[in-house]
Amino acid sequence: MTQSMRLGDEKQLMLFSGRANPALTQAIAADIGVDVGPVTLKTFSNGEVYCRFDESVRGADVFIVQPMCGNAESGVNANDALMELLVMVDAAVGASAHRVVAVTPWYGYSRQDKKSAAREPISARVVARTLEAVGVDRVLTMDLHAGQLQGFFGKPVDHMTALMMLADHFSGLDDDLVVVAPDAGRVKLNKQFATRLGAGLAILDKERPVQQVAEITHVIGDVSGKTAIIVDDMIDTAGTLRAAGEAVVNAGARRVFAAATHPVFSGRAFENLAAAPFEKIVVTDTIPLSAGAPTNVEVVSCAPLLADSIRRIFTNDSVSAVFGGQNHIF
Ligand SMILES: Nc1ncnc2c1ncn2[C@@H]1O[C@H](COP(=O)(O)O)[C@@H](O)[C@H]1O
Ligand SMILES: O=P(O)(O)OC[C@H]1O[C@H](OP(=O)(O)OP(=O)(O)O)[C@H](O)[C@@H]1O
Repeated sequence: MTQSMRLGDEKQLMLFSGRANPALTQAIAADIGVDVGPVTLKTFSNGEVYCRFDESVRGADVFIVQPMCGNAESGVNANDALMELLVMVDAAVGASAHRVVAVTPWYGYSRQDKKSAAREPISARVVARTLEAVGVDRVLTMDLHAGQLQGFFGKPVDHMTALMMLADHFSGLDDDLVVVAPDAGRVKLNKQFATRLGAGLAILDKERPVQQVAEITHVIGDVSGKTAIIVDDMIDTAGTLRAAGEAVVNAGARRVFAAATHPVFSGRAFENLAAAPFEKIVVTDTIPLSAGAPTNVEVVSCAPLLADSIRRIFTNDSVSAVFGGQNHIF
């Protein structure tokens, strides 16, 4: 019989935070029942980021929580966050961690997942290749703009969704609910959201005459007299959501709500949300809420979902079982 040898203590789970979303890391740590590990992170005067783990990570499963977004409080932008994640992974690999997992619930550059025009890069693939180049063992992420982004990785990707959590937030809201997909690409996912709530489904025909401008040309389905919930993966400038909200109201919806996993909130987002007809806009904390968000924006935490996933990755248990053993939503 083959003998195995164990040196020292049991394998350790170590959780670290980049500067993009320390509040989310703290919430995950509290749920798992570990401390956030000590790490020095700073930006030099020329803008380069620096990282050093302040205790040994040798032999540990190292989970680095870092959505690829900016954080005004920490003074990092989205590109800093990406670079910081890369150097943190590199440092953990170089310090002999057993496994290094990038917990990046918001995957940056996810809308650049194909060439939409000649001579464009496929930047989402650049991000994946770079993470793999520095030695990441697996990636834990959430509600990718397109699930196919997983295919840019050769390493395992655990793709979680906040959709069910968001849907449950609206349970008991109204008997006459309709879930609205803001564009054709969202139909499949929004159908699942609607099924969970026992709601109908409507689809908007969205066009982007130029980048970052959204126009709704048709409402497909019946929203008249109903309570509509527009569900999307992200709210960036909120141009899509504002146009969608107005289109649904013009088509006769009685009340309008919105839900999205990622509150990117850039550019004119707050002006657009303030002018839009939503009673409530429900988002998660994959990205920290920037100051000045309208008061009808409500945040539900995805920390319990990520904590559960991290525990399962650490113990080599099924991660899809987080969703009750059912097939993954994607
Ligand atoms: N970061 C970005 N912000 C706004 N728009 C972006 C960003 N990255 C790429 N884009 C453009 O968005 C669309 C994506 O359309 P899909 O239908 O999801 O492919 C495309 O025009 C990108 O250039
Ligand atoms: O808040 P906004 O600035 O309007 O951006 C958010 C919207 O942009 C994305 O879709 P996009 O139109 O890029 O691609 P899609 O056709 O795949 O939905 C995203 O899925 C949202 O619908």
